[in-house]
Amino acid sequence: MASAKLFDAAPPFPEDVSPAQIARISLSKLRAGDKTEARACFEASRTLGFFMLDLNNDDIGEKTIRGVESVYSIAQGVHDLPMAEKEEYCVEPPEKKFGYKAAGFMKTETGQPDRIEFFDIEQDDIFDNVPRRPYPQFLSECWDDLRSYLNIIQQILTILLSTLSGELGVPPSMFRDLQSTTERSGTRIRLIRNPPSLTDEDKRTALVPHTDFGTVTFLANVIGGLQILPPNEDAHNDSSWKYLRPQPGCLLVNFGDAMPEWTGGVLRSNMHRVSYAPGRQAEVPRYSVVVLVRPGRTVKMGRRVGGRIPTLEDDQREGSVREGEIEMAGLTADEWERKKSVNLIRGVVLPHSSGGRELKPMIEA
Ligand SMILES: O=C(O)CCC(=O)C(=O)O
Ligand SMILES: [Fe+2]
Repeated sequence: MASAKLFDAAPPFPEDVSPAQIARISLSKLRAGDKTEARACFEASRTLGFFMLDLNNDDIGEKTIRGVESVYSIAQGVHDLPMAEKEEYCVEPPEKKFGYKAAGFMKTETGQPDRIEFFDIEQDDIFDNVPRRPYPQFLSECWDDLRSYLNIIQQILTILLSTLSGELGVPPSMFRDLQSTTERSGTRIRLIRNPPSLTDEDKRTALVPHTDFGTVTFLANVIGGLQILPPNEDAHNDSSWKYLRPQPGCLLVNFGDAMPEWTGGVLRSNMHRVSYAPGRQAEVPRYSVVVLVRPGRTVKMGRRVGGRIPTLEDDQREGSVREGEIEMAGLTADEWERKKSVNLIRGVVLPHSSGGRELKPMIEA
């Protein structure tokens, strides 16, 4: 998440709320090639699709912690701009998917207006993959900090994906190459603010239950509110949802829907939502700094072949091909994303967790 300094300034996560149990994986151990840590990272990515990445005692990690601090204050700054200025940059899906989304633009699962505002800044603008589109002057002045944060997250992504590739027995760059930083994509930095939740009416879902569209999401926040649906729990039962407790010096990592597609259902994309902050944390605004990594636009969404990834042929023989897989496989990431969002809007496919399949044991050479 972020440095201890930001945590010290915030009301504490209440002791009487029991958070979800989630693995804590050390970036420094992954970089050192620690086999036990790599296995633990893979298992967390497969079974829950969420884990805490401990950034301490590592140079890239420490740089990330400093980056979070700076982007966290950019999130505060952008949301402090006058509403009239933010509204000049509104998202207009499906065509304009970056910019400002006001609270209430979306609905929660009960049909009520959502309680989250965000500003999405596209990697293509940050890395100059396209002529820079308009952003508020305030953000243009923060461009160097945004670029260096995205750069460092991209380095962490490389380490993470090569670890997972190692466990899957495929070449280290196999998944990395599907999200090149120079190819146009939907990758973005999302700066989120939730208002305080002071009344009974405020104590409800702020962002609808969903899975992320892309490949990997990196989240930094200080105030609780994000909840996950543990595997095999009923999404309609409110008590199934568990808060994730933000931890200083850590990033929360989760996987989006592309990973189960590419791995034949092994890596997991898990349902989550944002609810009101617990205890006294509800008294203050909640900020989240999120990097949503998405595949390059032209990348095909079909299952990859190699290593321990279960093959389509075997699944066809066993009649266990996941619903919709064949139809989605021929699409590029861009077409896939559009199709998924149309399906979601029309209610054709409700969001649900996917992945979590066990791998056959590794045959040692
Ligand atoms: O604010 C958060 O903690 C999570 C936001 C989220 O899930 C998203 O933007 O996809
Ligand atoms: Fe999400």
